[in-house]
Amino acid sequence: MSVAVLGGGAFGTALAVALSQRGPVTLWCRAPAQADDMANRRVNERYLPGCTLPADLTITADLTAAADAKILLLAVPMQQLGRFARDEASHLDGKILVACCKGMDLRSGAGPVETLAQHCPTARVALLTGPSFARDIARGLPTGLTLACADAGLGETLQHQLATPALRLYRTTDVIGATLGGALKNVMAIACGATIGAGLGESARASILTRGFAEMQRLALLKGAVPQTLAGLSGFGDLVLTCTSEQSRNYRFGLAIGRDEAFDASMTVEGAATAQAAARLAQREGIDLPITSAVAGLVEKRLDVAQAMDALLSRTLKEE
Ligand SMILES: NC(=O)C1=CN([C@@H]2O[C@H](COP(=O)(O)OP(=O)(O)OC[C@H]3O[C@@H](n4cnc5c(N)ncnc54)[C@H](OP(=O)(O)O)[C@@H]3O)[C@@H](O)[C@H]2O)C=CC1
Ligand SMILES: O=C(CO)COP(=O)(O)O
Repeated sequence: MSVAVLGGGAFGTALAVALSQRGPVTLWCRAPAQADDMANRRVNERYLPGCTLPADLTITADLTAAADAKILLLAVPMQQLGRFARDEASHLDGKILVACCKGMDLRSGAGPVETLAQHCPTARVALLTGPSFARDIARGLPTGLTLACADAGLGETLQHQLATPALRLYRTTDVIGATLGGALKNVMAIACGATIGAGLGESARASILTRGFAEMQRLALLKGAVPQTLAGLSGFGDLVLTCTSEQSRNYRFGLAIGRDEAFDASMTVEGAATAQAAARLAQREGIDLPITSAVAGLVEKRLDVAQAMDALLSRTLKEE
């Protein structure tokens, strides 16, 4: 089946490079100048410098041509996905769509699959998520990902269509679990970065990561997720990667907050809006997500790290 990747950022480019090993791939970038530059120089200088693009990867800014492929992977940031799907529904509806982003829409609270389904009601939608840095995927390093699709048959087809010798895909029908694991681990990465950035130590980071995982499970199970999904690549796996590596933008954003340093506002940091969306959802559902709420407070500048940590430590003592 032919594949196109929509979104010429770091992840879209890396996926296009990896999938080119299997057959023809088209990479769509919205800016014609970027598409021309990448097509001519065979590198994505802005988002993935130093990685050579395969000669047989087609790069275009023509969405009509790209959307002709059988499988469309959408690597557009979560907060842009709804508008993109709405504006381009004529190209996307009725197709097989694989969302490749992580997060919850700030306005609707929906994840990527739900957002795509809202705007493209006849599309068949799946989610590709899990622990993976774009640079690792582009270099062909071994990576395990989760392919989540409510339609088990389509999920199995996509698993086989998108796996490569280095990219090992596990499948699940638990879209809610995979969605919330991937979304909330970014919130915890901000919390862990802030903890380390403020000099609060690695022991504190381990507590935040572990209690953050408890929050991820609490919200996901409430929304109908299966516990094993949270323990898998899309949940625990991605949590560990993102909370411990300075390659993560969410973690680095947290580091900057902890150090009281500026952070490049153009950088994609999915956990910021997701913290706010998840804190609102928790309030509506009447559940306690203290770390998520603290991160929302940091993002909204209502709290500094010392206040956030005080709020966490001064809570009533309880069973684990
Ligand atoms: N980078 C990584 O290592 C990984 C990223 N992801 C996920 O992938 C998703 C995308 O992240 P990533 O590629 O890293 O982000 P980047 O910041 O590297 O790139 C974002 C891309 O999205 C494009 N874009 C933004 N808004 C729109 C829009 N309205 N319509 C079309 N294209 C748009 C940008 O185009 P333009 O340049 O024109 O603004 C750019 O090409 C995120 O959800 C992230 O969590 C998942 C795993 C790994
Ligand atoms: O999702 C990722 C790793 O799995 C990428 O993390 P960042 O978006 O924090 O860079």
